[in-house]
Amino acid sequence: MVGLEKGMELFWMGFARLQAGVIPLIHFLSIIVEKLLGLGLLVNGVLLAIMDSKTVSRQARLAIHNGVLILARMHNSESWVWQKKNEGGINAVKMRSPCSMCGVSQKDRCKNSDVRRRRGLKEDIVIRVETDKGIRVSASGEPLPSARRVRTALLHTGRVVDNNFNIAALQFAGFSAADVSFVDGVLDYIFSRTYCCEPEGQADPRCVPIAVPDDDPYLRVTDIRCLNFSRAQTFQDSGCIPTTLPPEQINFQTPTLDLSIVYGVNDEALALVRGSEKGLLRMEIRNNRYVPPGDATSDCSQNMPNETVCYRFGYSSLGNFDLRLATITIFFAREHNRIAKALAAVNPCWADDRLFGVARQINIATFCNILVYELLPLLLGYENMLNYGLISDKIEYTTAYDSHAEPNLYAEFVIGMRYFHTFAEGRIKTYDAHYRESAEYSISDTLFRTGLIEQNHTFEEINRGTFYQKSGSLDDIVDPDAKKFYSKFHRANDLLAIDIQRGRDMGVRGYNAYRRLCGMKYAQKFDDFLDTMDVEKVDVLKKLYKEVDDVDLQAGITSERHIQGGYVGPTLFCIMVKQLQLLKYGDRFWFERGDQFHSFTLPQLREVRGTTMARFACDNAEGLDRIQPKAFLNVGFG
Ligand code: HEM
Repeated sequence: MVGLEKGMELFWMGFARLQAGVIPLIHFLSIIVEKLLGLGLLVNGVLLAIMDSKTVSRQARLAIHNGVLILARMHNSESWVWQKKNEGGINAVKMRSPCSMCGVSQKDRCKNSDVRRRRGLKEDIVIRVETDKGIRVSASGEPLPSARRVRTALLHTGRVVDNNFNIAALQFAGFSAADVSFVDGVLDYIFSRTYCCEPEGQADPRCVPIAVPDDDPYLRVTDIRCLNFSRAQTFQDSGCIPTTLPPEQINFQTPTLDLSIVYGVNDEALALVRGSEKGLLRMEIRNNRYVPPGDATSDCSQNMPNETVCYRFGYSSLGNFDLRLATITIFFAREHNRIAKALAAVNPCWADDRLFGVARQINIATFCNILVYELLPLLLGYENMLNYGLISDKIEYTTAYDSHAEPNLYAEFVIGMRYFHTFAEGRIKTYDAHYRESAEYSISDTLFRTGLIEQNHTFEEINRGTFYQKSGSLDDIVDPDAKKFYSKFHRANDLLAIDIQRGRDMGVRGYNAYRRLCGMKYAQKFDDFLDTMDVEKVDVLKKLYKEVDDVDLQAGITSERHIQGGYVGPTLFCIMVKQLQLLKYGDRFWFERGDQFHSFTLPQLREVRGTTMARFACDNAEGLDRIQPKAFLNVGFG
């Protein structure tokens, strides 16, 4: 890289951080001096991601699983190459010990067990929780504090609605995250490994239940001392990869923003939803509504007897997860057909395949545009996104593309994005045509129950709520109904504790390691966290963890102050930027690319850039006859 480019890159990188209030001026200048003199490796920034992605490709591989699905391996940030050699620090792969799968005896595995006695039910049963079954442990080798203790100390249960964002914002964020990430086996502890708190769970290497401390602020008055939890499935578990290699989780989703919940991840899935002519997806009219076939019955396990519909999507088991994920997926299916019909009208000679392909291309471009140009600037800050090359303020083709970069997903992204669980609002409110509240459902009671949507006027009433009801606030308070998801299967559940435990399961490094990777100060003592956290949070972390390096990534992310102009802290911002850069610059089909056979012309790109959530909703959501132009924001004066 020539000096000027390097200097500019560093300038923008540092400028962006200054904007975000992430590093003090002196640190910014020291980075510039150090880098221009060539004394160190680059830290972060727009162009770096492209260099970095070459290393990324080393990691990215594909594998066939179950003979059907093409699965992507998860990235881990060990490929974030700018970490200096010999710098030591925490290595995720080492912590993700493969020993739970390579013949280590049960006795050895449980050597560091944190043994707790479950009170109440059967006094004589000793439950081992957080055993050393390969999940991340502390720097000293001891188990980390209970994920439940960390959660209750740092995040509180309650309802604080957000004055800016509505449900559409949180749901579109969730839809987009699900488009790229669905890790195999994450819900096993709900459906199949329900016994991890029972004695039989001790023999299952994937059982790593979460201890509930005796002084738990909420559960101490109960006899519940253990929350069921099991590890995600890895390639090693499924026998695809030798167990001598570090475990890597399996992502069922394609790691590109490509509406795979609508179209599926492979040809078999697509064949189930694609119509046979005019480039259309299969849709039906039921009760005057234009909807996908409702025959994916096995994916709606919570439907009531009178609720017979379960939507056939490209990825039905994901699209039917909750009511609004399903409605957004239906909107995109309708949008596909709307576009295909418009294309057919102006191109009467186009065959089915061409109509389908172009409609899909425009639909995906619309999705990406609404995500990166409308929603994310609200969440991350418009200027911040510009500075990191994620968006452009002109209608122009994106330049940098690394043909060696294989799009893939960072494990840290999958973990870090769970901060958005605090965005969740656990009540689903519905509104009649006069915007009077007509009903309220609990999100935890309506998961995998999308048969409810077509009952009476529920579809219309949910849609009004999507754009009218306020979301939860992105903070350290989590909605009780979202937290206790699937409570009917377990006596207690805690989504945010699970998020922390999942980080340990997936072997992501501690928060401090990511501070360094993201160009912040590598903390030597807890008070060094004060540059990104308030003193109250640092005090809590001091009490929870022995060493600064022990602090879980998720614990750090939820403790950080938001960056200027955004609603996430600097570490999650950094992780999201890294991932979004890879999704954009590693995707040959990215809608802003101009040098491909299939690229949009600039006038076409201008049209795509003009798409908005408001227009999209008016075209595809029933029950709306007006909408605020900034459809992710709450209705307000002006
Ligand atoms: C609306 C209420 C929501 C509920 C009930 C919910 C529930 C869940 C559950 C049960 C998991 C799996 C947990 C595990 O075992 O590891 C999960 C994972 C996840 N959630 Fe949510 N979620 C919600 C909203 C959101 C939103 C708004 C986002 C936005 C980004 C989001 C992002 C994620 C991500 C990235 C994962 C990891 C997925 C994976 O493992 O591949 N969720 N969520």
